[in-house]
Amino acid sequence: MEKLKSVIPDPLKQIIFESNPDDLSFTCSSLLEFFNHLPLFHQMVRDLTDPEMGLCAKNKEAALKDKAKGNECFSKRDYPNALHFYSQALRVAPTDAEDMKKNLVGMLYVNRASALHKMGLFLECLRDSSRALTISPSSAKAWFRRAKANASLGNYKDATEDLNVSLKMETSLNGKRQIESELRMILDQSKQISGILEEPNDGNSEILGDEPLQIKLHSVCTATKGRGMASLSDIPQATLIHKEDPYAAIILKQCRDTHCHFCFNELPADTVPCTSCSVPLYCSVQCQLQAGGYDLCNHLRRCEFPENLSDELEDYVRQVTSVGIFSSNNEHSAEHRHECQGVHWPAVLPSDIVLASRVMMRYTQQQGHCSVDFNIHGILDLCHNYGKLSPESKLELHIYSIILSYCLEHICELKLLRSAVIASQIVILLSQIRVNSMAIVRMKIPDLKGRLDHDITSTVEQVRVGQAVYAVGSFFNHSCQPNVHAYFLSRTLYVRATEFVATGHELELSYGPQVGQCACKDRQQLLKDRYLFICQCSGCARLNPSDLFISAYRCTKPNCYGVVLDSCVAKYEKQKLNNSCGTLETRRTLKQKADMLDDDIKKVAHHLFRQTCQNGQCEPGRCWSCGSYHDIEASRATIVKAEICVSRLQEAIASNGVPFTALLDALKSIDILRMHLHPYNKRIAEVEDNVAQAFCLVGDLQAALDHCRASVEILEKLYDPNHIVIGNELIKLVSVQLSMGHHIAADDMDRLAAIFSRYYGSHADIIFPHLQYLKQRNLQTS
Ligand SMILES: C[S@@+](CC[C@H](N)C(=O)[O-])C[C@H]1O[C@@H](n2cnc3c(N)ncnc32)[C@H](O)[C@@H]1O
Repeated sequence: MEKLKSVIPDPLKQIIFESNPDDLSFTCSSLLEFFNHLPLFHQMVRDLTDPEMGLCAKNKEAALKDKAKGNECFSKRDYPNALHFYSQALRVAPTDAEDMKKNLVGMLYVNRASALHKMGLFLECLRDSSRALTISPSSAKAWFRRAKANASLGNYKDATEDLNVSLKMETSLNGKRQIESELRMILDQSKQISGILEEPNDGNSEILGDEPLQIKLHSVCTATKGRGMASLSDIPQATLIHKEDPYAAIILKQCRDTHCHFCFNELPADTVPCTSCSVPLYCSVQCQLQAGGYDLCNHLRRCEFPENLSDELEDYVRQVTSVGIFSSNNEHSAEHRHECQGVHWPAVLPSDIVLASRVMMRYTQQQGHCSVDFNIHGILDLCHNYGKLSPESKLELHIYSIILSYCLEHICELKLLRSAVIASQIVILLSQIRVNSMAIVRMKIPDLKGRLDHDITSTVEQVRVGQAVYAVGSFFNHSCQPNVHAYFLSRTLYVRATEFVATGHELELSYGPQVGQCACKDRQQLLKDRYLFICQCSGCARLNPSDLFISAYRCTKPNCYGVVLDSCVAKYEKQKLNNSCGTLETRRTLKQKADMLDDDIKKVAHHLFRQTCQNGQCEPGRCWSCGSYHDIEASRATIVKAEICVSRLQEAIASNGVPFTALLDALKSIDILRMHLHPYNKRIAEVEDNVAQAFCLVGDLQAALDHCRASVEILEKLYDPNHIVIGNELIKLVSVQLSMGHHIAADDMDRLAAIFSRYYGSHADIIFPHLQYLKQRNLQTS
């Protein structure tokens, strides 16, 4: 990309830098013309599209090498590495390759099943054995391995059936003896215990019992944010208001080896690779098929079905070898298939560019042909903000659009894809993706089970795993004080009202930053950089206490809760104060607002809301309440020194070993921060949180609890007390208390559950399974 950029002549760059949507056909045709005569460009396209150069194709030799390494590890009882090499071999093994006259993929599944069994991963072993059988239904070894897995899971009936089929398939006398002995053992065991068991899971069984959608939404035109979503009726808190599958989605590069490329859930040990190339990994055959896998099914139709079975065993074999295999969902089948030719471009180009190709391929698939006259505005009726892109971004989108049209041409076999019209439409599509695509996130939660006494104050984190375009979900505007919450199960978007919303009121979610999370100026900057707009939400337009506290210094006068702001923050907040006093809100409504706040905040807010805009006390460095002067520069210098000790503590926490001196220094730092910063400044909460985590690691749970509480008390001033951030903090607090053997009052547990159901409704237990676990632990301590 940089090389290409550097050879584009400056005058051409300049017209692209200054272009607006109406200029795109001219700018794209100029760049296309330039690239057409540029050998470097053609070389680059060749590298990206030539299967001979691609490293993503299947490769039998590489698979055999990995299989041999796997076998070697297995014979040395190094099962984790055997698992690794078998998985690697499966990723690159062509589905029709043979080794010793047997299907290589089938053999690899059996071998991996053996390693999984040795590692005690019985369900995974069962699934791999079943996969081997869909390919080679006559494999005695695969039936035997399946029997072992079923027996380990306590599923003796199936284990017996598996062994009966295995016995029929086995040709050697020794093998038959081994199966018979296993059969006797299992019959013995099954007499002693009868049980049930887990079925192989080749689907997303996680999403059960979905709630019905009863709310009708409609699109509205807003004064400052373009189109938005509103409701046609009153919406009670916690109501599910929208559910949608993506138009197109893609996994992020950093998650390629850790998360399923279709449903984005974490990968199990028995990953299922793509049948045609070596890039995607899936958590199940179901996901593989939905993303566009097909070869395995074709193969299955060709392969031999075992003969000489009783009617009963034949039914059983049919049942096992067809588990979920054929239920492909055509709606998604174009998603990966067009990229699946072992060529480089889908693996190398940035995710949002490949996502654009998925949007285009889905559209052409819907049209029933690979068309040159497609109208991208017709694909997605979304805003693009092209005119607001930075000059550099405009140039990048131009270059990528032309590269992508060349790459897609190899799939569509249509030279006309290289037209300036198509390139300009791709530029708009890429801008639409930048503005409208959503990050699919997963919660990363510390595993509390069995380790409540260790690292229980780790933060619940949201990890970005994918990027997707939702045709309707994109109409929700952003607010830094949202009234709806978006989350994902598999790749489905769910939107839920987090508060009562009256008929006709706009429904807004947060694109990222929220009041309480960072200062207004930082939220505005982030939204401008990432989504190209100046936020006009009520949280940014009006004064709110959280924005004053979050980065404020404390007043030098004892017992004064007034805020002291630096010049940067003061400029923003004064502007809001002016707006509020002048036009939008009268002082009377501000006063009413102050009356509704909690007692501590009132101390600041009452005084604040009595201020007039002309009041000189809102100057930087002056307390907004009493006007006392605070030397912010001197405070900053002291805080920088204190932060050095905090960084040391964080490093110690990351390495899981916290020296006592590091803890003592950090405690002194908290005192310094408290001396200089406003009592509700977010930095104090963050450091209290770090210290709580450190105390957990050294085993002083009482101190951990105290610091955890100190952190929560501050966050409760910055966020709504029922905000999900407070819920996440309460989880930590409750976990520490439970590990100390304390019983948690029912009210606290109820508060926790109420917050989670407000944001996740009936899905709360799926997203936070340990909520149930904490409740159970609490019952045990009572
Ligand atoms: C995902 S779209 C939302 C739908 C969009 N309003 C439309 O008309 O298609 C995001 C765009 O909506 C506008 N927008 C959303 N929230 C906004 C806000 N809080 N302030 C200003 N503009 C906003 C911006 O132009 C932003 O790039």
